Amino acid sequence: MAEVRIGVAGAAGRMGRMLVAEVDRTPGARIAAGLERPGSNGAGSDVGEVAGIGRRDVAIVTDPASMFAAVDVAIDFTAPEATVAHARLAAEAGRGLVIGTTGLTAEDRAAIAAAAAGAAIVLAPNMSLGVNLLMGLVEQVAATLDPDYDIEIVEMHHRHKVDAPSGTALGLGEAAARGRGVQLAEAAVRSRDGHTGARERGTIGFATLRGGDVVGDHTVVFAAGGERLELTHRAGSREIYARGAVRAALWLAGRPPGLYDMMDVLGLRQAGSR
Ligand SMILES: NC(=O)C1=CN([C@@H]2O[C@H](COP(=O)(O)OP(=O)(O)OC[C@H]3O[C@@H](n4cnc5c(N)ncnc54)[C@H](OP(=O)(O)O)[C@@H]3O)[C@@H](O)[C@H]2O)C=CC1
Ligand SMILES: O=C(O)C1=N[C@H](C(=O)O)C[C@H](O)C1
Repeated sequence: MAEVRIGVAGAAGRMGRMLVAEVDRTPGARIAAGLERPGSNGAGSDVGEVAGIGRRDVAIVTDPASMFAAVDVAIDFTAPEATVAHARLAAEAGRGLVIGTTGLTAEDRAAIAAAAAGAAIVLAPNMSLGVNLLMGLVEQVAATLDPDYDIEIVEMHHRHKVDAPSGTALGLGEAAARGRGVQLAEAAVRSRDGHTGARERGTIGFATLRGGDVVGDHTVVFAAGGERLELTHRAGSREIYARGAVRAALWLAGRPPGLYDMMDVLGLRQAGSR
């Protein structure tokens, strides 16, 4: 089978550089394009040189349409506004798209879902196997325990992260809410400050920590009178996200249009759950 030609949007970013290196070492995949915005550090440079793996004779372009023209599937870890624009272009070009960008609004997600009518898109706030397994466990525990068990989600990331709570924390909140049979938008308490009053039964709380070079830690706490259950994932390297994203890109090649997630890619979806 021919190699899948993969493009990386945000090729000079923390994840972009990891992704280029991961594509390059993955059998069946070939790095075919990089994208940055005009004026960005990496624009015009060679993707391989920017990723620290040596020259690959593939330039980082600044025109997203030309990236899509050169690839079968693009991987996008950029910023919400760019990601929504790229999803529309993927639909116009009929190319696959793997989206790792977080901090998306409900409107952004709706725009991506609309684009998925014309393109096969994988959208997931966390591409690692461990976190996706954790999501399934959290849903199962939340379905088992009654609302006397208070659910709190704690996350910590590096000092450069711009969105909060993390996309993964919100995804874990969605999993907990699904398990409980409630809507996260109604149950979520995304921050606390000042005289908040006592905790309301059935709510799902979030706490955000930022500092240093922490790659990504997430803990879901189920706390009741007399006991506390804590489920934790700690990322030691961004490689786990890059590996998952490239796996998703290969999985997408040749798939029909639609909106998929990592549960689909990893074969973890339970019948009836989403
Ligand atoms: N789903 C997952 O598994 C993971 C998701 N993420 C998410 O991925 C995103 C990126 O994270 P990270 O790599 O740390 O961030 P960085 O800021 O290091 O990288 C983002 C890159 O995208 C570029 N970019 C921004 N806008 C555009 C545009 N319009 N066209 C092309 N390139 C653009 C940025 O350029 P410039 O600097 O010029 O703005 C930058 O080089 C975040 O939302 C993060 O939460 C991160 C890790 C794992
Ligand atoms: O910005 C990051 O670094 C990460 N972002 C994702 C998120 O918001 O959940 C995934 C991972 O935790 C790293």
